[in-house]
Amino acid sequence: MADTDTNIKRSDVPTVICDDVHIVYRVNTGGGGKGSATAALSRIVGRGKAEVSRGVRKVHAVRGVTFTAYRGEAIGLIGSNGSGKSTLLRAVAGLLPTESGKVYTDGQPSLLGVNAALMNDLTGERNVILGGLAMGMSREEVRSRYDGIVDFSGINEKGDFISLPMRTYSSGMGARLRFAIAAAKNHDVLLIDEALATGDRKFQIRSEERIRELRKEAGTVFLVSHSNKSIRDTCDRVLWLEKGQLLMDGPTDEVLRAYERETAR
Ligand SMILES: Nc1ncnc2c1ncn2[C@@H]1O[C@H](COP(=O)(O)OP(=O)(O)OP(=O)(O)O)[C@@H](O)[C@H]1O
Repeated sequence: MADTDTNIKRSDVPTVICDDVHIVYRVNTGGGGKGSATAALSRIVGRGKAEVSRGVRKVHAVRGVTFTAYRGEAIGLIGSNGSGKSTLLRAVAGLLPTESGKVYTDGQPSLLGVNAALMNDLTGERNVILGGLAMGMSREEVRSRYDGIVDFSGINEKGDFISLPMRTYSSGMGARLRFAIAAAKNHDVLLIDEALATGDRKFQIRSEERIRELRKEAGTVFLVSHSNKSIRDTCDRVLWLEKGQLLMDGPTDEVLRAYERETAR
């Protein structure tokens, strides 16, 4: 369906620039002082001495990634488990500092992850209102978009679930509501992490349609997904990460073909 996207023109206005971005996690391994069991073990096996003696392990998750995203683009992020996709997305959202290199963004990117913070003890209804306010909508905007959000989420298709606490929702229902709230607003840069994977096929089609609309409204959308189909249906450009490095950056078909050749081995 990439063809349907050709009428969405990408502009020449950059929205996200990553310039040689490195991201390193520091994990406290619990060991600490020289006398700790971890440090002793490390001395015995002779590995990671400098790191573990301080009780800290470094994980270099993103290694020198450089790209520019433009307004009107939908960009898929692909790669095997642990290749750095979510980490890169969180850095673009401003939630993780870079070790070196820079992330420049135009406007405030919004990260829509499957773990986006809605409150489980509150009803779906309250979460729509609070989520809308948290995204910067006015009370009036939330009120006028409320029905649209609930309809889009499909939460009430099988009964009055929106008035029940979110903890009673299935994981797919929760993900649908999160997507519906986030998609109610036009974002300069919308970052989606696997959110589509948990909805059923009908909801996926609806959300893919909304992603295309968001692009027309001049935003930039990033989508992390293990579903090559979702990426094909929504993105016109793909970044392929492996071991934290950008292996390929190009048109969806070209990159997915190379990726599928590699993963079929
Ligand atoms: N909070 C964290 N602390 C330490 N290391 C982390 C943390 N989050 C991720 N990592 C490590 O960073 C690397 C990249 O992880 P990331 O979650 O970005 O990969 P991913 O490509 O999104 O994987 P997946 O497809 O499995 O979701 C992995 O080696 C992972 O173990």
